Amino acid sequence: KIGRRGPTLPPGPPTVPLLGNLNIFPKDFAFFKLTEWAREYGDLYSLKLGPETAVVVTSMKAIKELMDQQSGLTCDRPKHYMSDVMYKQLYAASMRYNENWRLLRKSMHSILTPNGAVEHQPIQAAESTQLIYDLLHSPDDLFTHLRRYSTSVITSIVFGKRFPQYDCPEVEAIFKSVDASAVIFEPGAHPPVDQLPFLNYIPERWASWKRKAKWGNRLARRINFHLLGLCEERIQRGEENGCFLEGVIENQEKYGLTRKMIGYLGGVLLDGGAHTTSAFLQSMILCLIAFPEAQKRAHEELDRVIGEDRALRLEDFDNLPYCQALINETHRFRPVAPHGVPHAVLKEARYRDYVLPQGTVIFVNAWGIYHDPDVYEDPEIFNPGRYLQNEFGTKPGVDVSYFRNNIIFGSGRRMCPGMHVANTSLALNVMNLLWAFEFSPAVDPKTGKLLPVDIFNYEKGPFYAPAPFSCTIKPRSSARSQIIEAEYASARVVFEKFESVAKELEVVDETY
Ligand code: HEM
Repeated sequence: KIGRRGPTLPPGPPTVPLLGNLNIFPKDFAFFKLTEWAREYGDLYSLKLGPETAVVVTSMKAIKELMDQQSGLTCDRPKHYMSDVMYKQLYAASMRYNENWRLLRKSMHSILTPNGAVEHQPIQAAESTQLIYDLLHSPDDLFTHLRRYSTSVITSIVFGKRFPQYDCPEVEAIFKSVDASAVIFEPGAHPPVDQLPFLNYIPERWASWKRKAKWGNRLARRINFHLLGLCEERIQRGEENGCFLEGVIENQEKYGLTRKMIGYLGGVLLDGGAHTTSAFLQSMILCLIAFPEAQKRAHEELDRVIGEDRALRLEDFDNLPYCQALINETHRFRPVAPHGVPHAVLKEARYRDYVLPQGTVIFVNAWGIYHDPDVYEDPEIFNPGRYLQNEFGTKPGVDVSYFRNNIIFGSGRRMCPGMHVANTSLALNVMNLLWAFEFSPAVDPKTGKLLPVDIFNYEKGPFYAPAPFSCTIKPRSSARSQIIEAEYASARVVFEKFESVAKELEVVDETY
């Protein structure tokens, strides 16, 4: 019976004995195939992954009814052996729905709420200023600047420690840990130990994946507990800067967290926050180059509403509907998490005429929803203007009663806790980048011809991010360049509090 689809499950592709659909489940960019199947089997279909079952949700209606309204039943995560070893079962993003997860989630409250997120806006604004300052001075290093920005803004918010430069041992250690995490979560990078648990009986010397998970743990521990140590030392010196973990440490007893839990909490926020933000900004710039009309309209709006005599403030965002639409359209066109982060069914769930057994994995196929030609006019065209026609950017006549614009941040009890922090970062950067610069294709130095960007050249990995591309970045006027210089100089006051260093990376917290 293993691999066979039971009669109470939604339909899906034909299975083969034992493997079910494992043999046809794509290893890379799975959302393309999940979308193809959605067009054939509907907005709720099932896959058999060996003895396990997965369902794929590809409509706003099913998200609302199954993921949001039955969130108490669909809030678990699938088993993840590799992550459990790497993060000692304390990685909030892949943890099962248990007491430890609830404690961690509760402690994230100060980031989770819109009011809590406001506290972190000054450092976000200052870091965004550094991003445009860096681009002004070395426009060829776009990807380095975006990565520095997105890492530094999250380490500042979470650990109270910023990184003015990309080349330093700590940023290197962060990326080593993040790269290890990408390997751990990459589908197909190791044998399917969760689907075929007997593989775990293989001794470590023959099981390279077990060694890999432990290697990942060493890297994650090294950087996360180092950054936590810096934060603790700052508190001891009485030099608090209001970062997120200071609040958690001060309320450690109230939250019921151990030091080990706090270290991994910092780590999950860093992983969850840094790469998603940079992936989004990379995609947005790629789209602005590939679809110059969108860039032109954003420039027109910024010229009309802001002009070139002053810098932007977060409050300006409310008066910039096209910039808002640009963010929505980037989420739609190139979602950072195209099939979400898989959920799992906690206790048997019933939906429509189906029974989803406990442990069923759920993929929310954001790509399939956002690229559905029945819902969006020309879904393969990047057109922010669609969001000016109606709130959800849909074709006329589509029933939008089930829609919400933040499905890109997930659903139900697992909804992204960094959503408000992320929204601030995206708003600040969309405004700043477009106000300051014009983005266009790179020029071939030999032929002098423009080199078009490839909107499908994306990296494999847990988040959907473009492979590095070349482009030309020019400041839009000397008046703007002068304002950037002046803003950067005044941002120093904000930066200083996040730059104190007490110990070097080599003195990693040995007591852990
Ligand atoms: C563009 C930016 C971002 C996007 C698109 C994004 C997207 C997501 C998605 C889709 C999930 C899974 C939700 C679910 O399972 O239903 C998630 C979870 C998570 N995100 Fe984000 N995120 C972003 C920024 C951030 C930031 C800035 C932080 C931290 C400050 C963060 C921290 C987390 C954490 C800790 C989880 C795990 C939640 C849990 O399982 O309980 N994310 N995010």
